[in-house]
Amino acid sequence: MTIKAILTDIEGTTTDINFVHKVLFPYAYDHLAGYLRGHEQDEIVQSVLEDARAELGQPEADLETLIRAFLGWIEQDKKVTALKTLQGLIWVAGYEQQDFTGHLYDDAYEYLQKWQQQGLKLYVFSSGSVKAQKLLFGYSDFGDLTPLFGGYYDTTTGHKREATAYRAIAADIGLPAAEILFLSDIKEELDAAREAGMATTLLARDQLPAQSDHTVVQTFQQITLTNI
Ligand SMILES: CSCCC(=O)C(=O)COP(=O)(O)O
Ligand SMILES: [Mg+2]
Repeated sequence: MTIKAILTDIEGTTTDINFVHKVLFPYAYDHLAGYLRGHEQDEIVQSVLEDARAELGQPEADLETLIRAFLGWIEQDKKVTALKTLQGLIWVAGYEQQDFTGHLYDDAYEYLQKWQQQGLKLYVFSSGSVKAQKLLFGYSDFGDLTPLFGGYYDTTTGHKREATAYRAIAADIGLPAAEILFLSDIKEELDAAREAGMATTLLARDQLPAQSDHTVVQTFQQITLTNI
């Protein structure tokens, strides 16, 4: 099967897990309460707060209750859409003030460019919001890489461990799922993509798994786009 598009995860795939867990998440944690208190009346924040109340099943929850809930979700790395949207809003200042740049492995940078030049279409699927994805690639270690990508998908399309998300993405991209290669460091995400008919490759950046029924590589350089 000829691969015509690549759909990539971010954390653990294009980007070091440590950047997400030791830079981005702590920044959001530290700035969350101040951000919410300062932006409570913003339309997007109102919508995030309503989504959080619905997630909690507490329609009357006040701001301080919601702040505690968001902080707890960060501590537990919960992929709650309201939290992910909020984190994207908070990270804007961090990127704009150059507190950090979006980490990208050298090989990811090199091969994403190469694949685009070869005519492949590139897409991102992350639990981080589309806004957060565009920030990470827009303010990356290698400059603005957003022109590399034809589209971005987050949990508003579906959850990464559910095949329906990958079916929806393939339909949106407009290619048969079998012509899309999904890259991730998480087996359950790859299982879901495969169930939807996509080709899959597991990125094992630090340690090779004892066994895997997905193709396993350590860097983008080792990824093959034929005979998958
Ligand atoms: C888009 S940068 C922040 C990543 C993030 O918030 C996250 O939860 C990581 O999720 P991924 O699906 O990329 O593993
Ligand atoms: Mg990942």
